[in-house]
Amino acid sequence: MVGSPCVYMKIPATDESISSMKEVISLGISVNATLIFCLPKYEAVIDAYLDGLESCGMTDLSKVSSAAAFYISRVDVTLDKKLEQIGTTEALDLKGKGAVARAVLAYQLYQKKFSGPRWERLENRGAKKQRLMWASTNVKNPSYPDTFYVNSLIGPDTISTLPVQALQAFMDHGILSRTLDAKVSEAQDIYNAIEKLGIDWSSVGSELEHEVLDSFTKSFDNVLECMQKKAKLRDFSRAYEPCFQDN
Ligand SMILES: O=C(CO)[C@@H](O)[C@H](O)[C@H](O)[C@H](O)COP(=O)(O)O
Repeated sequence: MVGSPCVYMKIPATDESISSMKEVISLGISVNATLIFCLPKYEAVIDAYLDGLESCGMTDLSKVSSAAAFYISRVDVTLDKKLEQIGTTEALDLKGKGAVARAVLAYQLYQKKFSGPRWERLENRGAKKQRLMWASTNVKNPSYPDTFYVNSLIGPDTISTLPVQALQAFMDHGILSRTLDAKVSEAQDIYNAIEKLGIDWSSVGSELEHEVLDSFTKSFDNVLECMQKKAKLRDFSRAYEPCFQDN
């Protein structure tokens, strides 16, 4: 199963597991690097992918893939609270701008890291770029347009994970246009302005990493518990029913 080209091993981008990403990639197993909330962590994820490919013994690297899940809306939820606490006009003007600005800069980093001699050597062995994947694209603040994050993050070779509401909103009134690299210097200004107000991007990242890791752990434990119950009852007639429903 793990050897199937369609299966990705999902590994959270915590400090402890970045080295596992490299190891798994070097074994030729595809990886979904998840829970990425800040740019330094994203760069470490890309490096783990490149290191893994470089130490992979396969002659054809095209069989290995990876996606890097960069979280969006949750970042604005956390940043907006901090900006409100600061409360100045400048801080309030930056509300709802940080998550997209940081994602725009992530795409610039992606383009930089997946070009140049190091990347070209891997590409000659068939390697595929690790695609940026937007996660958490559902708008969490009802005062923002419901297509806000999806509309703002459209660019080549990216993946957007669309929850049903975001998908329906986009199909109804989304705007399909390349936005992701349309305003890079504006994004850099927003990123710097937030930092200048004393908000540390890396601390915001670790705060969110712990919060979401905790919720993922709970969901995983629930699935395991449910599977154990099913196995105990030998209730395989209903084995197709999802484990996250209360059976
Ligand atoms: O885990 C990944 C990708 O690795 C996400 O795509 C994930 O499925 C969901 O998008 C997020 O967990 C949803 O995030 P949120 O709306 O709860 O903030």
